[in-house]
Amino acid sequence: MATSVSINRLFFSLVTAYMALLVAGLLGFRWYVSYPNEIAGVLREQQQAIDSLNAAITLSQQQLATQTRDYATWDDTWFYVQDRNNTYIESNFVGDTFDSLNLIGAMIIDIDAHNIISWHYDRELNNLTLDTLDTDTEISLARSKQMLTKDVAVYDVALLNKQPALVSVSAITRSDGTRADKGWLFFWRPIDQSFLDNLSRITRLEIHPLSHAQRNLQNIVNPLTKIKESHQLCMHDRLGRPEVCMDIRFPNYHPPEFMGVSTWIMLGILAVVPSLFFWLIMHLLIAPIRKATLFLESSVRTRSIRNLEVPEDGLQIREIRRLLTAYNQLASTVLEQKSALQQLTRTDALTGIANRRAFDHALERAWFRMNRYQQSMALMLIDIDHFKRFNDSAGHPAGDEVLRQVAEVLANMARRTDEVAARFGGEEFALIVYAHSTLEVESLRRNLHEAIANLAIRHPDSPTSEWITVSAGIAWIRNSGEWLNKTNQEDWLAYTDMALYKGKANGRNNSVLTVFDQQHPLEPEATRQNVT
Ligand SMILES: Nc1nc2c(ncn2[C@@H]2O[C@H](COP(=O)(O)OP(=O)(O)OP(=O)(O)O)[C@@H](O)[C@H]2O)c(=O)[nH]1
Repeated sequence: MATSVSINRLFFSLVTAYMALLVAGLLGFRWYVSYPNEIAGVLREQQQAIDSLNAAITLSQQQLATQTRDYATWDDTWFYVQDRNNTYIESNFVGDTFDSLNLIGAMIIDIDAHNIISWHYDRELNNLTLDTLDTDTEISLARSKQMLTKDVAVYDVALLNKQPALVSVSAITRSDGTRADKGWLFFWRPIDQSFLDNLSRITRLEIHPLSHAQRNLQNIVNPLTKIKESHQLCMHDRLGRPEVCMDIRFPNYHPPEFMGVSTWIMLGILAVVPSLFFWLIMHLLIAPIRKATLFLESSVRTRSIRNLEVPEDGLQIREIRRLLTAYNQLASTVLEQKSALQQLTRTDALTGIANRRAFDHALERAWFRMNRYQQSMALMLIDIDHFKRFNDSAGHPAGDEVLRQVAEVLANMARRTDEVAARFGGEEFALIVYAHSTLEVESLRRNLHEAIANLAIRHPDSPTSEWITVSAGIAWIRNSGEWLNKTNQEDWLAYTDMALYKGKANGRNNSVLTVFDQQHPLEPEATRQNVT
């Protein structure tokens, strides 16, 4: 069995399903593709920053190592260790040297690791002192001995006088490498605020030193596995102990939001666009169809054919407009056909005037109108005299022509829209006309006979006249009113017929007028008696 669904409901369901799919698709895409991509992008940026930070630290260490190696392979240094000539020390290891190399400490040891000379430089006070290495430094020194090698400068992170520093050590040898190692040269570069500021400038990261107490934070995991607002990075010594730790922050850190503004905007668009689409379809398609359907249903109920309203302005669906217009054209055609059919069913085919059926309706309407507006009206029945004889003598076609001409005469007498001339049957006609006065009704009667006479149709076999004549019965109701309440149009017709009968009886070619008014009312009883 076929099931029907309203277009409204169908469309609503489709739009809802579409929206649900789109929202699910958007959230799925966000969850599986775009959001992980955004996270990966931020992670990549953070990783690059951390990489450049590590590179900058390594660069500082390599730079210090290079400087250490430059001094350690300087012949003057080699000769100093061999001869212990202090002139070299006094002229080269001065405050300016420490300033330009950005050092806070230096040390020379012999090949047996005995301290030959060491310096400590206080840069703020511009104070260079000899033999000031403290216990920590000695410890770090001892540790650093483990990394002594013959051919490269190596570096480490160590505390010098409790201050964190990069330390680099290189073997003291001749510049051409021809002579054996004489000892080892150590340089310390401070890891201080200016060092961190320099790293910040290079990497554009915010870097803050961490105290020992803060070093319980999780150290940076490299490569990064998840984005964080800040990381902790420690510089370790050769034994793997964190000597210097710093807190690293990413300026303008904005972690991607799963449901950010753009996602909400997308969702909003996804919700608004189909709603707008739904509204447009409702407004342009469904509403006109529904309106037309209601109109047609009401037409079916009232059994009337009317034109649908086709809007002139505004945006419309062309197909709907064509449908409405086509329906209206069809309705017009049906109405025309209906009117033609009505015309046919009400018209006498021979004479073209109203037929008996139309007359009956007209009489009913005239009775009603007359009573409602208290008018005066005359009902006439007209019969052609000796028409049988005419037919028999002149022929049936000639008889038809007579009927047509008499009908035309009567039609000319019924000029007003609510006056009617009709063929009552055979050679008998009826006329319903207004007549407001005796004069007027008399004039009607006279005009009828004159007009028929004016036709001047010869009757070849009439015993009463050589011309076609008519007899008529007239029932004139003067000033209708309540006095008519007990009667109806049938009584009116019966009295008219009676008058016609009298007219015939009077020898034909004459008409009998009966006047009804308040003083001489229609009597239903009398009508029946007289008619029978
Ligand atoms: N030609 C023609 N004759 C018709 C038509 N309808 C009826 N008639 C004729 O009209 C005649 C009516 O005759 P009757 O009813 O006897 O009346 P009459 O001859 O007119 O005599 P009175 O009315 O008494 O004067 C009949 O001969 C019908 O055949 C029609 O459509 N065409």
